[in-house]
Amino acid sequence: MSSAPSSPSSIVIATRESQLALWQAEHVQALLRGRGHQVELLGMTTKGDQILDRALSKVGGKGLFVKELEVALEEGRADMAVHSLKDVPMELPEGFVLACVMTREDPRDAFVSNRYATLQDLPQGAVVGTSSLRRQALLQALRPDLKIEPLRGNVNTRLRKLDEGRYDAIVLAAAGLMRLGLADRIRTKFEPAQMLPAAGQGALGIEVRSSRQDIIDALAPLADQATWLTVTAERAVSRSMGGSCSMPLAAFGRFEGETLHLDAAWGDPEGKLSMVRVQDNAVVKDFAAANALGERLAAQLQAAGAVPAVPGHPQA
Ligand SMILES: NCc1[nH]cc(CCC(=O)O)c1CC(=O)O
Repeated sequence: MSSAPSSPSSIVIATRESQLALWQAEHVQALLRGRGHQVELLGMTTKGDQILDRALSKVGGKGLFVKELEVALEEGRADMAVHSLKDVPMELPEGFVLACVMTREDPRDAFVSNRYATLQDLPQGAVVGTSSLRRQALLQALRPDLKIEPLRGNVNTRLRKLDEGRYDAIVLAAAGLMRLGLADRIRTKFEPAQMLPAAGQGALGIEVRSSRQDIIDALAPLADQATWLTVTAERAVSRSMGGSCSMPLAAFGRFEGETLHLDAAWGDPEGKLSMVRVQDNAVVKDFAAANALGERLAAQLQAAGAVPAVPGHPQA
């Protein structure tokens, strides 16, 4: 066992108890163990896990899936929390930092159905399940005839509701299905140009207290710099728009060489205006450049008609 003075003797990972969250925490646990650390998990239930009867956009409040984990970090019951980056608010509370962003799984959305192979194959007026305002807005842009019905719960719950026949198809992140060994449920993956992913989709982020330099150092070898820069730009779009789960907003970046190509789409929360889409690119070698590109794209969204949410005024 390592005995360097600054190396933590034993690390505790706070995690939600959904199968996907546990997979993610165990993944980080295995990587840290591989580097000689002793690592245990602390499972907990969050508000976002408890409220299953309402759309998250109606429950309101940011960070429904992360608050309880942060309390555990604050109280010293755990040293880090592993999150799906998509669920992490753009601004972390004072005293917390994102210490690590890891290699991204497939960022695309997946079309899942027991009867139809693609979105195009769905009959007129078919019922598609999703509670994501982003997916809803993008689906309606592709197929205005579809009937979108709410669908909450963890990945397995959503698949069960599909199998019970309540929907003709559902849309889920490919990453979650692949991590859970459920890739065979994916009928097609949407190309980002059609169904632009959410900021951070498919990436894992690890949150720690900013005072824990020992944990930050232990996590440094797990980081993927290109992914981190990409999601930084995506999250800058979202932060500049005051984005939350009550705003239909997509942001997706990919590197070609040192050039980061960034796309964003915005829909008005009432679904009355047609979606606004913009794209831009820049050479990105550091976080400042990634943030600048994201902020520039958010300004372009607004110039094209997108309306940012006013901070401190959560939308109804
Ligand atoms: N909002 C729930 C959530 N958070 C992260 C994922 C999937 C995995 C990921 O994006 O990393 C999911 C499920 C889904 O959107 O289908």
